[in-house]
Amino acid sequence: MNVRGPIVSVGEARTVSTSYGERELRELRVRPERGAGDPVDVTLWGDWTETAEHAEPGMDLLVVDAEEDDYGGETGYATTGDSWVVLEPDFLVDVTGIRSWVQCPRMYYLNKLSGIPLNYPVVKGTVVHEVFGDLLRGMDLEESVRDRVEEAGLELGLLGYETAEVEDEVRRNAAAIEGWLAQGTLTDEDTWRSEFTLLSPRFGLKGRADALRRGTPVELKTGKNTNREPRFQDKIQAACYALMLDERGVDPDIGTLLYTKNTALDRNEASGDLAPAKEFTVGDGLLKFVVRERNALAAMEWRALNDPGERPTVPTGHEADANCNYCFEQDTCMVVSGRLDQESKAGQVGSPVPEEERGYFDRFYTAIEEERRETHAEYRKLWEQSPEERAADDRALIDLEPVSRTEIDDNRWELRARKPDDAVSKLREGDVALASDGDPVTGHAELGRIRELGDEVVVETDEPVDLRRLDVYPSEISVDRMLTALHDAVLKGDERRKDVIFGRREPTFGGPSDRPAEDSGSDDSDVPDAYIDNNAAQNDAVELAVDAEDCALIHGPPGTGKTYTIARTIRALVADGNRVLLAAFTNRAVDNALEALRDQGFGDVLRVGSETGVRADMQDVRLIERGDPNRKAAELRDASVVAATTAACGSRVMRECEFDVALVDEASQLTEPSTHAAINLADRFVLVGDHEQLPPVVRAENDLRTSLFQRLIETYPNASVMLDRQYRMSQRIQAFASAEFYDGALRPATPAVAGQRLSDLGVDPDALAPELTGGVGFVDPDGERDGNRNVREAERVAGIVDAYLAAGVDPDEIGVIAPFRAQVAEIGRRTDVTVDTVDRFQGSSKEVIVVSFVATGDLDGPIFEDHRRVNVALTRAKKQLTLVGDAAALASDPFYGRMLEWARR
Ligand SMILES: Nc1ncnc2c1ncn2[C@@H]1O[C@H](COP(=O)(O)OP(=O)(O)OP(=O)(O)O)[C@@H](O)[C@H]1O
Repeated sequence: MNVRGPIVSVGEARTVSTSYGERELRELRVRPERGAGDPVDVTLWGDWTETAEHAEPGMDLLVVDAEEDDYGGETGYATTGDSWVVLEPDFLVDVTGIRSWVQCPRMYYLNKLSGIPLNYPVVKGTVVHEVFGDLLRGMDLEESVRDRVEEAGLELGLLGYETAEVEDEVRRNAAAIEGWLAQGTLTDEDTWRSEFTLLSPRFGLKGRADALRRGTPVELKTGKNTNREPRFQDKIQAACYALMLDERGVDPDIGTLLYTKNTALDRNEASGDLAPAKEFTVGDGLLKFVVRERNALAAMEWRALNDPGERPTVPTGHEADANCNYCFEQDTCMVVSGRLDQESKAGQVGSPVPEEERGYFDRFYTAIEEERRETHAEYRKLWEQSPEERAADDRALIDLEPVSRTEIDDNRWELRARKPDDAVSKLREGDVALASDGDPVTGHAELGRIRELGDEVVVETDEPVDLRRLDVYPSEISVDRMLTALHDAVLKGDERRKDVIFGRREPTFGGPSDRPAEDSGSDDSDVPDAYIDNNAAQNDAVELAVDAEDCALIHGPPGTGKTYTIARTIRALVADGNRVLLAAFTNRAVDNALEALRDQGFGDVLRVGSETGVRADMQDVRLIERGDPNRKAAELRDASVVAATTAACGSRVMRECEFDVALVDEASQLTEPSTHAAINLADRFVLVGDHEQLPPVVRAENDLRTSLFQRLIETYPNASVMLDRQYRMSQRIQAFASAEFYDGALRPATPAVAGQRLSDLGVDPDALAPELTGGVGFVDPDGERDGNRNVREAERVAGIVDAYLAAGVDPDEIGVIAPFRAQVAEIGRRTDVTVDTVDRFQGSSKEVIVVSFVATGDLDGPIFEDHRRVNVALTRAKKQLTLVGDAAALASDPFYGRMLEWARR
């Protein structure tokens, strides 16, 4: 049986004599049934006592296959020869993490901090892995090598490599794979799978195996190994996959490591075993060792968040008996230790960064690790929730009916499936999701990108799957990138920028005399007096950004021309000879800014992003990574404006780029570390946002919830300009938001904006009920909230939409906003116009907006606590805003009470 629950206390190690001789044991007191049961003693025997050394009260313990032992009348449990002991099983460790942890725990930590940098071994390794996959799928070697090297063109170019030399090296590496595949040890019955995504609820592991052959793991290493045995850390990696396969009921008794560089070695010079493929027996002892190491890692991570020490626990390297002198990471290790004043086995070099920076690093390190836990909780839902629960939670599309599986270019597969009529979810086109045959954990699952989400679901994957279910895949990439950005900001950050960020110096601005005329070379009469001549605040914003010697903050309430101002600013910066990075939280904002630039006649831009992420009309300026290395690298290096999401700014390619100015839109929606990812790349930065609208989207309640934009604008109001003229809403609509959120400073930009009304759309207002006209109206449908939906209200909202349609409003010009996805679905079933949550509406607008509040009785729930969300909902409409809700519930709160009064006026 299995015992699982929080540890109450940890006993001392003891040695007792048994019929098997002297044996070590350690008793833990645990609350079984995940804490619901009365405490029981659990005895860990033998090697598992090592795990007990890491255990602390409060940690979660799982003992698989424990036996009951009645001792002194009290029921207890003990490990047997078949048992597994797992600490903190909910903490999901990546297999590559275990591998580096086993080499040296500090190496695991350092890898986490610095991410995967762009270097030749990494790029070559990726190419060889791709070729490996191609060969398994039956592709011709030459064709695959050429194709995959071309695909890596940009990265190779940035590293200064030429196609021919890389092809040559990859070819020699691939020969090992080909030779091995042809060896005859493989027959037609060998079932092969490449890139297999594995998740382990039991052992708290996740990862992607390079390949499985007859159910046993095969790992590819692009290095050499002339010993007969695989390297220890490589075995560990294969053993992790074996463990996860074991959990699925497969019993992999061997593991294979394929050292592709072995075939590239010169036989005369090298001695030893040059065979690339090295098999090893996956014994029970090795598997248990892997679990114990994972336990040590998970315990360290637990302590990082739960130890009340002054600083988060990080590995020092003393945990391992590795020899620092032989370590490739020694220098990095010593620098990190020195700069952050951390204890480490390798020692420290350099002087520590100032105390406030170390404090900042520690605080955000903890916050990011907390966010990682929340991400793990999302993974857990993959197995803790039933398919129906997941679907109801909008996290999965289930009951899909496979239609076809077609092999497309690049050896990828296009999977099509029919979707049940009313199925809705958080998934969006362009998202990476987990496509599975029905069970993403124990069944066959592949990561793929969603191409279409209509009546048919279309997903692209590396391997074919019977597409029966599609799940949100909670990637850790944003957490990983936040950590890397934090590391880069504090340890490698420019001192000038850090002075401002850490509050040591006010940002400075050059005077107008420092500003070169925009169109130098022409005579004075051609030089514009102003960047923007019809909007003083916008003009001030451009000047501020151009004059900034450190940073400028542009505060843009709804519809105030942020995008327009951004485009004008970029043009001015480029005219002054700057190379500019344009970044934003969403792809949509990046593309909108590019569109505004185009509208203003500026087209010299390069868009970095995936094909699915970038809007169709911007594909022509998208950077294609495939191609001739030199040309590709030059494209990126020479572009005067490079545009990408802040997430992409953390990629290994973008981390190699340098800019004069980074201009970041939607900065109020970014965490501090995510903002660093963009501004780390430039000398100066301009942040554009509105901290009165949506805050950063994070799961954990911590410092990540406040954006750098907000912190800086509060610290340095003099470095900011607020755009105060809005081009969207009628006077009547904007009044409430202006008074509540912008001290009454927000005004319509022109009389035409102020005076716009429904009748401008050719609609006869008399054909509509009075509460649906007049700019702002309120309707109480007398509904009842049931969970996160209110059916009666949904019906009423759909009725209101129909009334607007009947009166002649274009369906594209009506939007419905509801606070919960359940209500969005409820309304969506009854109408064809766009219905979505506030978060999805930020940054867009419609002529007519209907808002459904859902709540009846009291206003509980986070939606109602954060007034910034309401600000967004109330500022999307241009001509008519109709609020639908329970008047009594709304009136019970002063803020909503004022809103009601305004709407009913
Ligand atoms: N100075 C200006 N003169 C004329 N039109 C302007 C000016 N500034 C902005 N506009 C127009 O106002 C509209 C809204 O501008 P924009 O899209 O830049 O707003 P935004 O602040 O980015 O909106 P959001 O709140 O959705 O982010 C656009 O149609 C834009 O062309």
